[in-house]
Amino acid sequence: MAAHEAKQGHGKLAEELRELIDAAKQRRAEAVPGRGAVPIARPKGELASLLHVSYPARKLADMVLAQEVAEALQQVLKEQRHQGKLRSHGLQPRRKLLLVGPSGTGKTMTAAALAGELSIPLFVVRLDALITKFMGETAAKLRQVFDAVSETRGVYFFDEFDAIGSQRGLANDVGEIRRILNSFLLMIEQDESNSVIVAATNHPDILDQALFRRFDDVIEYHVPTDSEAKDLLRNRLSRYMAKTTDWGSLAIAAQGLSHADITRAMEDAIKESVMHDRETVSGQELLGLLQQRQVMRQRALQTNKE
Ligand SMILES: Nc1ncnc2c1ncn2[C@@H]1O[C@H](COP(=O)(O)OP(=O)(O)OP(=O)(O)O)[C@@H](O)[C@H]1O
Repeated sequence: MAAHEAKQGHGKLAEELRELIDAAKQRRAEAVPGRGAVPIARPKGELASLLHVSYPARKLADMVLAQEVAEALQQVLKEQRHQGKLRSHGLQPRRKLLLVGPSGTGKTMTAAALAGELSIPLFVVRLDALITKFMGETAAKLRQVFDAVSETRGVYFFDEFDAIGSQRGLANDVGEIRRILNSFLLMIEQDESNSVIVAATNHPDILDQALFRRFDDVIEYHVPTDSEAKDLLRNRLSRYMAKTTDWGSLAIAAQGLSHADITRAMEDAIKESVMHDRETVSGQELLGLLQQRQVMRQRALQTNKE
């Protein structure tokens, strides 16, 4: 009805109808006991090996994000929440995102938080199952994934996207990976579903240039600044540490570490306290754990260079 009214030029009525439908759907979803607004969807058959589904409760507020990143993600959520209105005016909400940046800076967590905020399932695409030695098979599997994208609304997350999107070939077979990339380009271009597609990579430099314009937004992640590291430390540890804690010095000790590295150091510090029946975390101990992470990071950098 809404589409019919929109075609007749009754934009306002179409918009109101869509909003009524969206509100009714929302109420029905919220009536599901237990998990709240998330409808249950489980991939079946071969799709089950290609997609891993979960129903994250995460929110963007759980994350420490650079301001530009937070603003870009809020904009995606805003457009998703008003998608009925936007579509009734012939506008597409933002829904194809490419996240780039170093490991452990929150790309996967973002996909989960978007799903949590929108109360829709998160489908992680298993690239290892998707990419096989046989090109025909890979294209058919990719087709299945994109069919699911249009059939079941969700956040579809392609991690380590450079495996598909790279100009260079997997197993040195440039021709084959090129064909997989071409199928992906075609499918993402044709996709007009209401799912959110999120691709992430640590290696944007090797992505094919043709890919960038297929996404509505390319969002860049970085290791935390001192002030972001301070927020990350405070968010998790303020209830375990003394009021006089010098968060600034701890943040300096964390310079260059990713959010994931800092989180692991904090978790280790909390574990130590729990195992020794202590209710607080010692600043000195945390400092030591952050330094250990720095050593591990240097080693990893060294190995990557060799
Ligand atoms: N921005 C962030 N704010 C708060 N915690 C974070 C953030 N980024 C990462 N973390 C912590 O680090 C963990 C790992 O991060 P995540 O898997 O999202 O990184 P990633 O960028 O996807 O890494 P990779 O590129 O290696 O897949 C998260 O589960 C969370 O505990």
